[in-house]
Amino acid sequence: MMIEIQDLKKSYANNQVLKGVNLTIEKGSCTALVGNNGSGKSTIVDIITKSKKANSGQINYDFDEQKLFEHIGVQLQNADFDQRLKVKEIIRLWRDIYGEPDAEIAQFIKILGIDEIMNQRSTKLSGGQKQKLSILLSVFHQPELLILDELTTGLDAATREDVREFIREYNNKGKTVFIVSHYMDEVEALCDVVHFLKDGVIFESGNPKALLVKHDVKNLQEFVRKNMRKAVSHV
Ligand SMILES: Nc1ncnc2c1ncn2[C@@H]1O[C@H](COP(=O)(O)OP(=O)(O)OP(=O)(O)O)[C@@H](O)[C@H]1O
Repeated sequence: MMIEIQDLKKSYANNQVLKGVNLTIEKGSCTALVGNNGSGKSTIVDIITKSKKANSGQINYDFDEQKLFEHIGVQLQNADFDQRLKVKEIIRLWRDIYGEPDAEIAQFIKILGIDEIMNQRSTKLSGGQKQKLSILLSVFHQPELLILDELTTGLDAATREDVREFIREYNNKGKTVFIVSHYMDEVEALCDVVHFLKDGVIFESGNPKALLVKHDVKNLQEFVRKNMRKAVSHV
């Protein structure tokens, strides 16, 4: 087990977002977290990476927590970079910290088209370009656990496929991947476990294919449509 989350609770003022979340990320797995907007997915990521504190509950890590960022890489939704730096300077910083990237990462820089934006300031990047840079930086040091919050949101269709392929290969090398995603085709294509967050708890978990059989649905999108839409009362 890479990470085990037990009975996690978190409130913002009087808004209780997490009401007792239990979730495990198995070593070597690709695990997905799915939930509606505002359900608390990024909050869970922030608590795992210790940028937010839970009100109660426990997280067990299968590595030395004091060296968290040696073991994990995180791509955050809406990451901001230092305004003064050009892309090549940000990458140079990462090289200084982590050393020369290996051939696969060098290849990934090309796949993402980052070699074409090296001279741009990070503030001048488009949303998709920022997203690509943030994915690259999260994986640069080849962490055991890669956490990706909305991996392919904002990417063009061709790049989305390339990024998914890279993540699949990364996972196939035995690395653990945890993704937050709104794309059920992505979850089905990449992940062996999916957790569904609703009303502050994980209300269903399992292997995507097994869940289709269990719930008698064609695909996860149908499962989401049937189980995760808010009831709207028509007056
Ligand atoms: N710093 C904060 N202060 C107050 N409320 C917050 C804060 N951060 C998040 N929230 C609230 O907590 C809830 C969960 O937010 P979170 O960002 O974790 O959701 P999410 O599932 O990642 O959403 P999305 O799919 O839209 O990215 C939302 O109602 C949000 O408004």
